[in-house]
Amino acid sequence: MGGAPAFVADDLPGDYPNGFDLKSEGHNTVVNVGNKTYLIGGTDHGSKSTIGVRVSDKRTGGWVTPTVLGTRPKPSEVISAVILNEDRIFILKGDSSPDDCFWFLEVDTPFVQEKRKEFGTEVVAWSKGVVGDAKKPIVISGPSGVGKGTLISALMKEFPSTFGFSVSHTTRAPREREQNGVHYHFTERSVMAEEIRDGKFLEFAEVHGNLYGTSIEAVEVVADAGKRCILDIDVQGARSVRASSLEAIFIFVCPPSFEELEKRLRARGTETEQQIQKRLQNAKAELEQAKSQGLFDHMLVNDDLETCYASLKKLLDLDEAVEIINESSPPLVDLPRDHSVSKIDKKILISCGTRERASKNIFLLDLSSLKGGAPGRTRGLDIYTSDSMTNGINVAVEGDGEHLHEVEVIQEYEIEGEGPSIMK
Ligand SMILES: Nc1ncnc2c1ncn2[C@@H]1O[C@H](COP(=O)(O)OP(=O)(O)OP(=O)(O)O)[C@@H](O)[C@H]1O
Ligand SMILES: Nc1nc2c(ncn2[C@@H]2O[C@H](COP(=O)(O)O)[C@@H](O)[C@H]2O)c(=O)[nH]1
Repeated sequence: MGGAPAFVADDLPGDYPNGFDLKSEGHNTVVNVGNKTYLIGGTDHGSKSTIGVRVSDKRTGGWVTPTVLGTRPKPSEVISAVILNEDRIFILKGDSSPDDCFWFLEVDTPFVQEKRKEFGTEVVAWSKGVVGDAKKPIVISGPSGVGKGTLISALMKEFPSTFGFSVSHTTRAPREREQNGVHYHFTERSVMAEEIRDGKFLEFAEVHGNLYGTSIEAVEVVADAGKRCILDIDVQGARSVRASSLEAIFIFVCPPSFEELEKRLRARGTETEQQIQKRLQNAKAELEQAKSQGLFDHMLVNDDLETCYASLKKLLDLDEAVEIINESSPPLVDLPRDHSVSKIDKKILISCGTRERASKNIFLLDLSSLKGGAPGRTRGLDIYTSDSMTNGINVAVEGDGEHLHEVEVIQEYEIEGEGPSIMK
């Protein structure tokens, strides 16, 4: 959907919301979306280290401080905003580092709608914008003792630059040699329950008498590192991830027999007899549930370890693969304080420099393939850069060849409306 860029307002009609001092809190942006006005800027009421948000509903008047979800951006003195699809506001922070300049404030996405119902308050959710896409995560499930951890370790050892492990949270006690933050985030039940309520988990489940869960951050940090995320989770967790917006490949690992599973669990020697019994009991249910139509994409039988590992690599297209370390990364933009923003469909044109100074750099941000969103990152931003000369576009692209063509296309766009607004 098209639409005009949001305006940068230093003049806010009506009363300023409580706790929002425009003079002392720097730059603010006012954005009208439907019946609501969002004032974005300054600092947050509770935490002075994050951007503040206030909302006013035209029908009821007055300003409220919404429940703010997701990871919040640090305050900025130069904020521009563009409304996207009436459900989120794209925020550009002009004085920030390249990995901190693009953000989305979700105001009416399905996630926000759901949380608004749940909390009964006004809700907004922040999501950091990331250039480029993440590789599809791999979910590996199977009964306790079948060999999931063994297979994952082998994969990570052979392809350390390709794969990253999603470090789960658990309330179970650490085993000997298990390290906090490496094998699990070992945590108290009350703390984890609170974080689940705050919406920080992609999935969680009660497994063998303890609480286990994958935090959104655990998956995002792996993608941030440019790696493919591997999740070792139970069948309930796999079902939750399947129902989430995360697109993944789902693999179920079966034992060759129930007797062999029991033998492996006992030989591992990490559980008491009572715990072994519980895990074996749960294994029966998991093997049954794994047959659910459409839950798993692949089934692997872990009889001989080497054969099973070879099959795993084959289905991940890694057989005979030598790890290629891809050091190319998407171009980064150093967004200066002086820039103007225009929106053309799902593309944002950013011109750097002032009206007075003809020399400009132009960036084109393509938002047509966005993926994910709050409470995780919003990935899939495509960025095309060019160095503009006085009489045309002199392309100096830091990306690949495809991008070069796209940058040249900028010249064909007609900017409608009042034209770019100059950020202060
Ligand atoms: N194919 C195999 N043949 C024989 N032993 C195996 C095989 N695969 C794994 N094992 C052994 O079985 C035991 C259980 O394996 P592992 O710890 O990897 O299971 P898991 O599925 O990750 O269990 P959990 O879900 O409890 O974490 C380990 O001692 C491991 O060395
Ligand atoms: N739903 C989730 N299940 C998880 C997660 N992390 C691990 N697990 C599963 O728990 C059992 C037991 O693990 P153990 O380390 O105590 O032996 C096993 O099936 C794991 O796959 C999680 O984050 N969510």
